[in-house]
This record gives sequence, structure tokens and C-alpha cells, in this order.
Amino acid sequence: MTDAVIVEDLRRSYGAVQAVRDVSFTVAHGEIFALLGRNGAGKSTTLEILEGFRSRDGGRAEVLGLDPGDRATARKLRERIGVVLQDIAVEPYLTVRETIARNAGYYPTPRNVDEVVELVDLGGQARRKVRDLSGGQKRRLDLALGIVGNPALLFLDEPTTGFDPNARRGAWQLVRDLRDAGMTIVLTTHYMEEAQELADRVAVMSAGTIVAAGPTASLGGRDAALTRITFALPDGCAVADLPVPAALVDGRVSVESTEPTATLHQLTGWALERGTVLAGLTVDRPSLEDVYLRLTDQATPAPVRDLEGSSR
Ligand SMILES: Nc1ncnc2c1ncn2[C@@H]1O[C@H](COP(=O)(O)OP(=O)(O)OP(=O)(O)O)[C@@H](O)[C@H]1O
Repeated sequence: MTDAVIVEDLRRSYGAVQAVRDVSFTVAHGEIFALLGRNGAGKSTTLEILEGFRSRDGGRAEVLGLDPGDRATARKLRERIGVVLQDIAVEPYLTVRETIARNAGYYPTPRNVDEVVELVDLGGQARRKVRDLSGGQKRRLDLALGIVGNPALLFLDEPTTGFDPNARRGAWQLVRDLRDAGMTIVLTTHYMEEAQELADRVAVMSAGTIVAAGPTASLGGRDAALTRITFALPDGCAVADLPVPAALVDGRVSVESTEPTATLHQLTGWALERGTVLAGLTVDRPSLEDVYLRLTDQATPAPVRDLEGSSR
């Protein structure tokens, strides 16, 4: 089976701003794929092209075997995908249930409306008018509208912005359940914890291009990276007194190790022998956020084309 999403050398400019520059990636059926990147990196533009809401200047895009830029198959595509945008216009005077029921009517094989209300945890608000919902409840309604058509592929643009921590965890579980039931999910997020929790694979965009892509667990080689041990230098000790090579970073001892169990044993044994402690001891591998910050740190704004067409 071919991939659910195929993107090759995708390009899109707004006037002189090259928002998407030769972007390529694929999303397999049944996986959760996250597009990460700073504000203005080109994530929404990429998603909007795939959703059929925006034209492309060049490159290939295929979603569930259809070209999202082809008007002849636009309706077919619309029926098979679900979309949760950053800002969805809904009728404020309809109730939650009415809103979901109305959207269900747009699809050939929608989900059961009451089941969807429960899935997004809006059972208690089903008879409330949309205008009376809180920001987080409104976002959950957006999610309901994205899944009521029973799509094979769901696009989520920053799905949990404005959620409280409990609601966010609930939404994550829902997204995982949808994936486990066979749905393919493409999302953007600014929350690295969200990408870490949800995504099977991620791609990091910077200034319109993909700067890294791969399985979430190993992005940027973080699975093979050294473990870093840090602690406060005990009073009366110098870094040179420590039993392993170490450096002072921001006033704390930092030790990098390929064998953290043995290194910790050496360090804690040394401290106990001296009757001292390794205050504030931490043991860390680079997190997804560390890798993300490194990859996007030198990010420049989307390049502007000069009149000759070359980028700067
Ligand atoms: N309709 C538009 N007209 C002109 N420029 C646009 C338009 N939409 C986006 N841009 C520009 O294109 C670039 C990419 O924007 P895009 O919204 O795709 O980024 P993003 O990664 O989704 O950002 P965010 O995280 O803030 O949503 C930015 O420089 C933005 O200012």
C-alpha cells in the first residue's frame, strides 16, 4: 500500500516570501506524524496545501492517492479527510450537539453524533450554545468536527492549544485511540511533550525547509547521545578532584558518559567516601526539546526572493 501522504519538493511563496521550499516527506497509513517548527516556519502552509485549501507553486503532493490541488477530486478528498484548523468558524447560537450533527450531515458515512460528543468529553455541554463554551471546550468541539466524518486521515493544526493539563492528556488519549483504530494523523504542535507523547515520526521545519526528520525517539541522534550527569561541586573540592573527567557548565559540574551506571557508581562512591553529597544530582539524555531547540536555534525567517529569483 502506498503512503497516506506523499510530499516531494513542495514549494509555495507569498509574494517575495518563500514559505515552503522543496519540502519532502511521507506519512505511512496508520501513523501519527508531527510537523514541528517555530512560528512562521511553514507548517500551516504545508498542511493547508495537503488539505486542499491552498495552491502550491511546485512539487508533488498526494493525499490518500489524490492530488489535493485537483478540483475534480476535491469533494472526494474532503469526504475522506478531517481537518482541525487553528481557528474554525462555528455558529455561536447552535448547541454543541447541533453543531456536530450539522457537520455530520456533510459526510457520506459519519460517526454517531452522541458517540463523538462523548469521545471529546463534551457530554456535559451537549446542550450548551457554542458561544458559552470556554476556550478549551471550544477546541474540543473543533476536534469533534474533525472526526465526525469518520475520516481515514486527520489533520490537526495545534490541536491542544488552550487546553488545561487534564484536557490535554484526554485529547492525547483520544488521538492515540484514533490511530490505534487505523486513522492516519498529521499534526503540528509547539508542545514538544505533545510530539513526544503522540508522534511516531516527526519532521522539524525551519525557514520553509525540513532540517531534520525521523522517528521521534531517535531524532537528531538523541537515542545514541551521551548521558549527561550534573550536580553542584561539593564545597572544598575542585573539578580535578573528581574521579571522572568533568567540566563546569553554568556553575555546575557536568559529566558526559556512555556508561552512566558505572560513572554514577564512581561519582557516588567518591562522594560517600568523602562524607559529602552530590547536591542537585540530575541524569539526562537530550530530550526532544533539547534537539528541537538546537535544530531551530539558528533559524532564520522565511527567505525573501530578490528580483532575479535567487534566495538570500
Ligand atoms: N496568507 C499569507 N500571506 C502572506 N504571507 C503569509 C501568508 N500565510 C503565511 N505567510 C507567511 O509564510 C510564512 C510561513 O507561515 P506559516 O503560517 O505556514 O508558518 P507556521 O509554521 O504555520 O507558523 P505558526 O507556528 O505561527 O502557525 C511566514 O513567513 C508567514 O508570515
